[in-house]
Amino acid sequence: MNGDGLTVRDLRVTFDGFTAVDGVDLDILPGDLRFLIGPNGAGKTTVVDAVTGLVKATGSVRFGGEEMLGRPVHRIARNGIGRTFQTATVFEELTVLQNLDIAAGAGRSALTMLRRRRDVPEPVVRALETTGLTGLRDRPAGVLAHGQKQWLEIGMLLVQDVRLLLLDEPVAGMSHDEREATGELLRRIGEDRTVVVIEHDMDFMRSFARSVTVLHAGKVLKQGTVAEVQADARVQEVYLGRATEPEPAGGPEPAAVPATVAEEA
Ligand SMILES: Nc1ncnc2c1ncn2[C@@H]1O[C@H](COP(=O)(O)OP(=O)(O)OP(=O)(O)O)[C@@H](O)[C@H]1O
Repeated sequence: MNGDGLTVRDLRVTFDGFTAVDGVDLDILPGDLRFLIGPNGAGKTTVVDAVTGLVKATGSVRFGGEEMLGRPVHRIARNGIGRTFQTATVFEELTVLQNLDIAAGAGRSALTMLRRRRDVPEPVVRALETTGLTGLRDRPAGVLAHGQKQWLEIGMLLVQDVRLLLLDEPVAGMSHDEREATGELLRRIGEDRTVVVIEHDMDFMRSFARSVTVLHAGKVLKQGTVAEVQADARVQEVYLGRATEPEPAGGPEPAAVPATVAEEA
């Protein structure tokens, strides 16, 4: 296993007296591809917000042997933790290459980065190859397909040498082919980095997760392999309980977890 692991202990986040994250423990081994699943409002995004310093939290978040909690956002990022949001945040007017260059370009002048470059830095070349965007490097990011924008955003983390990637619903709104390509991309990235994926898409989770954490009402309900999580009675209950609730766009089939368990039983 490569990369750095993430160890979270007794993580708690409250918003005006409401406890959104209620004593979460996570052990994510180096090189893991961990899926964080759970019903709407379970606290998934808030856990990632706490790990990346966007919300105040108590407890402990250790990465690469160091405590992250209490550090400002930019220092956590400098320690090799990067994230994407549900909506891709690329510079639409700039080319793919310029987006990657800017992400990689701490210390270089804006003019240098915006100039069409003959010698593309090695990390940018690697990120273009890894994300499959080499052929699109001179296109404005704004014309990319939805999936390609997500891949560019992941590429922007790769050029920053992020060792822990936290991805918030990376395949939401993607076509079937884009989902498959994204799963393969996560596998490639996971060869030398640790990846955590928040996801509602249960088919995607089943295909690509190495391990799974199920959150419910701010707590860890179950942690284990896909098979272990699917076989857990409490997990089935939580998903059956939401079978009548509306799903977000691109979300899973209601009761997707128990349906599979039933097939296997
Ligand atoms: N800034 C905030 N202020 C107040 N409450 C918040 C804030 N952010 C999140 N919450 C609440 O905390 C709970 C957990 O939200 P969170 O977004 O982490 O859930 P989630 O599991 O990511 O849900 P989803 O799958 O819908 O994105 C929800 O009840 C939400 O309304």
